[in-house]
Amino acid sequence: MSAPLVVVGAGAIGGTLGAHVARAGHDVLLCDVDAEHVAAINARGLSIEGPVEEFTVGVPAVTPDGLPDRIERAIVAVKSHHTPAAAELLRDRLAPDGFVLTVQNGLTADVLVEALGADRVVSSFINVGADYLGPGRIIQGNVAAFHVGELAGGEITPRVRELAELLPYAQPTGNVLGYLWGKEAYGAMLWAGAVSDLTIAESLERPEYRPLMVALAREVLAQAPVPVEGFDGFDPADLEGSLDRLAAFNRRSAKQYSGIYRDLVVRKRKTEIDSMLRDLDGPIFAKIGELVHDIEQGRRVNEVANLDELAAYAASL
Ligand SMILES: NC(=O)C1=CN([C@@H]2O[C@H](COP(=O)(O)OP(=O)(O)OC[C@H]3O[C@@H](n4cnc5c(N)ncnc54)[C@H](OP(=O)(O)O)[C@@H]3O)[C@@H](O)[C@H]2O)C=CC1
Ligand SMILES: CC(C)(CO)C(=O)C(=O)O
Repeated sequence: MSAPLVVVGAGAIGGTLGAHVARAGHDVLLCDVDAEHVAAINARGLSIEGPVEEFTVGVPAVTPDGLPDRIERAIVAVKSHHTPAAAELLRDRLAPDGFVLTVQNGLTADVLVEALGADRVVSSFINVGADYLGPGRIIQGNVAAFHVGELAGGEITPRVRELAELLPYAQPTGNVLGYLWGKEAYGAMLWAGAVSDLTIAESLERPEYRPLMVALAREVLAQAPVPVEGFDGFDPADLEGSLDRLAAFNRRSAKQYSGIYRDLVVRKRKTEIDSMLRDLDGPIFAKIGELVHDIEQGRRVNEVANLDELAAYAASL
């Protein structure tokens, strides 16, 4: 690869991927709006911490004004409400035959497709449980599924094969949307738990929340337009069993709380709930949206009572 792989959004997931690719000897350029994070990376390197492996790698980082005029390959790893801004940065810089890989949760690739063109967007599903710890420091929670594929599905194209070779843990897939819908169902369950103060594992394994979690996953899966894929203990055909397996999986991860919980409680900032509400229908999911908005706007705090309310609501349907 001649030009650097540009990572737009060098936080938890973009930083993890960028660090691994740079350590393997490839040319990487990290880009982030957080000037303190960028300065720390340039001064001391980017550190990956946690149980998987710990290393620090020297990798150049810039704020958006330092991006080169021409980009051939980029990873988009910003929160979904920042996708329009990331697309704007890439629109005039992406080479005509260049492309971006989104590693975002959810179904937000259409924002990139609209800005950059359908043939310039590749998608993926990733579940490595990363978290931003502070300037220049990221924790990688586990080694888990990472599937890269064309949005249209089907054939494994040369660029998908190239990305799967370049990126840590990545496998090519002809059904990336099937994985993303699986993650939507899993994610919805995590987000249900995030309105409480329980860890991911606790909210998934408590017997009193099992009917809620199964009903919620069913609500999401019923909307999937493609066959849904399983991963890391999640099996769309066995939701009850999935709860035990996913709880065990999350107990082993260094990331004990979901991204939405971390945004609500630790980082006290906007969550991705609105993009998810754009993509997902259904009464239980809509109720999660209400609860998350209440917490974002200070009308509630994260506590088990919210999860009890959600479970009672699901039982009343
Ligand atoms: N963390 C994880 O384990 C996983 C995350 N994902 C998904 O990946 C996406 C990113 O999540 P995550 O890495 O956790 O989030 P982070 O907030 O840790 O990282 C995103 C980074 O992008 C920066 N940023 C925001 N706007 C721009 C912009 N216009 N240009 C460049 N950088 C920008 C943010 O800065 P600032 O903080 O100042 O806004 C932040 O540093 C989300 O869609 C998430 O759902 C998917 C799978 C796993
Ligand atoms: C499931 C998990 C923890 C890691 O993939 C995630 O995506 C999140 O932060 O919500």
